[in-house]
Amino acid sequence: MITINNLSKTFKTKDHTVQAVDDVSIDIEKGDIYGVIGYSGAGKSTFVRLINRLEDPTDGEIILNGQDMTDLSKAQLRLERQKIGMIFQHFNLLWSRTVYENIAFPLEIAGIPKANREEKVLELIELVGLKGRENSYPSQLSGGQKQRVGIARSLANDPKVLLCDEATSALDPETTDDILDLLVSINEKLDLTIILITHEMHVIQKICHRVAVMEQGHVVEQGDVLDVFMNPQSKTTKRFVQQLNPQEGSVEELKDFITSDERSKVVKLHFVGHNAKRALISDVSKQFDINVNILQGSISPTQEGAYGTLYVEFQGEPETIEDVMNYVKTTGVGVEVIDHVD
Ligand SMILES: Nc1ncnc2c1ncn2[C@@H]1O[C@H](COP(=O)(O)OP(=O)(O)OP(=O)(O)O)[C@@H](O)[C@H]1O
Repeated sequence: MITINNLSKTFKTKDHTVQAVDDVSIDIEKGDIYGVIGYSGAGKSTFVRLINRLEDPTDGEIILNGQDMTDLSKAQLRLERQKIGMIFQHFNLLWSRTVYENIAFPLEIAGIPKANREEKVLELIELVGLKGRENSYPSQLSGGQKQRVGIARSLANDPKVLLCDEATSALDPETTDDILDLLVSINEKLDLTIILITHEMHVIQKICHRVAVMEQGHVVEQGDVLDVFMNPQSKTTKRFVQQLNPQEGSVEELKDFITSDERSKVVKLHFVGHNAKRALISDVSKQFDINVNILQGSISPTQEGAYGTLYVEFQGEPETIEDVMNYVKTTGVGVEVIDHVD
């Protein structure tokens, strides 16, 4: 649905040049919730602003439903932009207008007659859970409620795509989760494609189907959320994945819990999706003549199923441990031998 080819943006100021987005190529399917994560300065905001042409690219293509967004006249761009909604970290509401009037505003701009706006505005107010607050002003609302107005306003012209620029970064954790739940519900109800940028792995974990990791303008890794969580390649991705399991310290920290038995082996097991429900440890203990020492573990739910890791020490004869490892692999649970514990 959205194909981004070799997209680049260079900012030139008087004394320096910044390559904010550098040769980014991404495919986003209809109905996807696609997350772009990166640290501050990675180029995320610039990337998302290029998609609806709030910034002009220096190079590359953005094909939205077959239409190249980089090849439009001003009038065509105005029309195409209506198919792309956007929400912002600081909501960008009109402070002198009520909730109702904020949501009606894009319909006014699109030239929809007043009489025809009401049904749409009320429907959106209901959709985002703000019934009863129609006549409130933004200053009378909580952060979460303000973002609900932002979401309703972004949906007024029935966009096909919603861009979210750090939409939950100004909210507390509980309100963040409520807004993320709302995004999932509108993604499902309206079959809306959502592209969100964030620096929080929790946001990716909770709602995204696919993810790209940005660093210094580049996409360093992209793919299905579970694949990326399971097998992070770049240093930056590994740091982000570790945010999900903060208690999962360095392997060094596990050494105090390991027996001094030379024949034992420490392994990290990766459980994904329905495998996370498997009673693997008791299964292995019953079937093989080994002891299992559990060192550390955690589990995180994602949009695509659960993702968990478990560090264990297998104690027993080397051949038996080898048999156990082979058995674990046949169950679809990932096994990684940790070599350097001491
Ligand atoms: N209008 C601009 N003029 C000059 N440089 C810019 C401009 N906008 C962004 N940049 C630079 O481009 C780089 C990427 O910035 P961008 O805001 O896209 O990153 P980000 O990942 O969204 O970070 P943050 O979350 O801190 O906003 C930064 O080095 C920034 O200073």
